[in-house]
Amino acid sequence: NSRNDVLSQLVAAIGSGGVEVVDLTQTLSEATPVLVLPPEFGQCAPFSREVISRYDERGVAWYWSNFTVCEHTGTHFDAPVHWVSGKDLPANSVDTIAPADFVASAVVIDCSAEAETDPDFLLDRSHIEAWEAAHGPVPARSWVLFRTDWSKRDVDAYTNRREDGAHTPGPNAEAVRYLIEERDIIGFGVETIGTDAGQAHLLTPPYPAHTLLHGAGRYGLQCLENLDRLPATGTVLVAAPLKIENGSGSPLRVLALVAKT
Ligand SMILES: O=C(O)C(=O)c1ccccc1S
Ligand SMILES: [Mn+2]
Repeated sequence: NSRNDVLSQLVAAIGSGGVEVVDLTQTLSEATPVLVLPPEFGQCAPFSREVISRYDERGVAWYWSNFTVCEHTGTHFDAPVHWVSGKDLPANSVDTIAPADFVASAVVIDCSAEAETDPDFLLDRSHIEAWEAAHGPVPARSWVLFRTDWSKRDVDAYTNRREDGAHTPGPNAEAVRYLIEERDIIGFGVETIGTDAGQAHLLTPPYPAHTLLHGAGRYGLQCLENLDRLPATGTVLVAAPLKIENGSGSPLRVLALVAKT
């Protein structure tokens, strides 16, 4: 019998093109740029791999590799335990987060014009309120995806590192507090390396996105791309990290389901 339940309708719509599946994930390779912290701190490992065999004497009919990667390399998920502010919260690691949180609605706030003229642009509460005047309130338990078109840049302009660190956009504390306290978002997603701005160590509190989001049990997504292919509202985001025991995050595939009206 042809089931007509909501999931059957979803699968049928994906098959017919009525729902587009947009890949928001950077290809993960040895070339993937990673966060660089000041030299006194431990560093994020880039992706690296060693081919075990490729249909050869090491394995005649199979191709596989060992790879090494940081939990925070490339397009990845930040769990609350990643930051000291979230270290004692329940269900705060990638293996303990409620699975329902891995499928949620998402909105896109486009600040690509502002970021184009100022690499240190900070999203403020006023920008969110202007967006809400046009699109309605940010829905509770949704992801807020911060579009800057940073993913369209070549690698040097993407990392935009200078001697005093990276110069990349992000949210200020007031914006993050508003999204958590007034709109109860599930998380904040960005195209840049880091949900925080490159100069966020100078903000109050330092690294406000990490500090406040994870301190409130919310999540981060970083190094996204293709946000320009999403509508301002109505996207369903599928973002399920690897189930690493007590993991702070993980590289993952991020998919956006978009209804084609
Ligand atoms: O979560 C991350 O990947 C990230 O951006 C980060 C990680 C560790 C320290 C500072 C930052 S800013
Ligand atoms: Mn991270």
